Amino acid sequence: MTQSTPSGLFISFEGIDGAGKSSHIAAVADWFRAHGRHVTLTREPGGTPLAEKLRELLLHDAMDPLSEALLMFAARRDHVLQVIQPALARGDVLLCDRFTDATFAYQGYGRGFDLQVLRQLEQWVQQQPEQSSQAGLLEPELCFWFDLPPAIAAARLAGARQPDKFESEAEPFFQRVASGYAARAAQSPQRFARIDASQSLEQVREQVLRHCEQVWGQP
Ligand SMILES: Nc1ncnc2c1ncn2[C@@H]1O[C@H](COP(=O)(O)OP(=O)(O)O)[C@@H](O)[C@H]1O
Ligand SMILES: Cc1cn([C@H]2C[C@H](O)[C@@H](COP(=O)(O)OP(=O)(O)O)O2)c(=O)[nH]c1=O
Repeated sequence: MTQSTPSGLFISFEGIDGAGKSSHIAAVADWFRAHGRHVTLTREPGGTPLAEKLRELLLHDAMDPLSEALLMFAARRDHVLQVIQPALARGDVLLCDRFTDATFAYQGYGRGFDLQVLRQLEQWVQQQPEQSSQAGLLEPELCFWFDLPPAIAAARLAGARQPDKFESEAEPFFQRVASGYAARAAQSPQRFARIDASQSLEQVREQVLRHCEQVWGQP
């Protein structure tokens, strides 16, 4: 069950590396601020001092798939408790650069790690007490999914920045990650807004802001 506080709004941004999501989060933040909302901007892995330390390990150190999945969820647990739940309780719009859909796409589909184990970890980390007003699984109400063929993403990233551990993976890995996002979107179509990220920066921004207007623009 998707759950948020009555007024807090949890939105995530996803896609393969180089799809362009980071280029548009600030525009969404500005849109919500212009509509009178307080915005918390954060990211995964990361978002707290502890989770940022784990991010450094995750993005640069080789490790087996189980260690990678456990560290992702350890970072997420701290982030949920220290940042996400408090922001939603305040009624903020919480914009998160990646969340658990990335774990299913990268560790599950990309690495081939057991999806059932990921679902179990997701329950442990994101389940909210039944007796609380936010009972159910904490997850984004909406995920902006920047969908782009891996070959185009690789061309955009070439020379743009020093690749980390994930960005150094070859194209077949990103094909699997992309298929993971497509599968997640097919399973929960109401939670995903697919953005055609192959268009120009300006056209992609228009798609994203049009979606904001359609969903949250009405008084
Ligand atoms: N629509 C686009 N067209 C062309 N280049 C883009 C577009 N969107 C982003 N880029 C460029 O591609 C690179 C990756 O974008 P970025 O937003 O960092 O992706 P992500 O956060 O999804 O990894 C950057 O150099 C960015 O300027
Ligand atoms: C949140 C998350 C990220 N990742 C990976 C995807 C990205 O390659 C990397 C960091 O994400 P991101 O912050 O999007 O990288 P950048 O800012 O360099 O574009 O972590 C996972 O593999 N699993 C996860 O659960």
